[in-house]
Amino acid sequence: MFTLDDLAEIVDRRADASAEKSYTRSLLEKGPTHCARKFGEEAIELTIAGAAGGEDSVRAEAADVLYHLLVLLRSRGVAFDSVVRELESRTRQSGHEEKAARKA
Ligand SMILES: N=c1c2ncn([C@@H]3O[C@H](COP(=O)(O)OP(=O)(O)OP(=O)(O)O)[C@@H](O)[C@H]3O)c2ncn1[C@@H]1O[C@H](COP(=O)(O)O)[C@@H](O)[C@H]1O
Repeated sequence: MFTLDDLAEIVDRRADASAEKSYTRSLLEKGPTHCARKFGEEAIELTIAGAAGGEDSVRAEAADVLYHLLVLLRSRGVAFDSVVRELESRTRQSGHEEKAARKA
């Protein structure tokens, strides 16, 4: 089964390709600010689809968001693995418990 780990590996590999051949490389060459802006645009498109779009558009926009998230992480040198580990550490308590602990 294809996973986000597989896509993160593709993004890592394409970082070394030429910008003419690779859209990923062309984004990375423009730097973190550009990658962050692209991620934000895709997030807004998903927000709109999520609120009022059909199932197909939610699926397509979610895929764009995940791809652009991986490119943004790569542009900032943040390993996708480390984000997964951060999520794993949060499985020890529920979101409600975490929020209550912050307020205490
Ligand atoms: N999953 C994706 C993926 N999802 C979305 N996109 C691109 O993200 C862009 C988002 O849509 P926009 O309408 O904002 O695009 P745009 O206006 O053409 O973008 P800009 O010119 O503004 O940058 C589109 O160009 C999509 O093709 C992706 N591009 C690449 N991948 C994966 O990355 C791999 C490597 O791609 P290359 O780096 O191009 O070889 C591919 O084989 C795919 O697996």
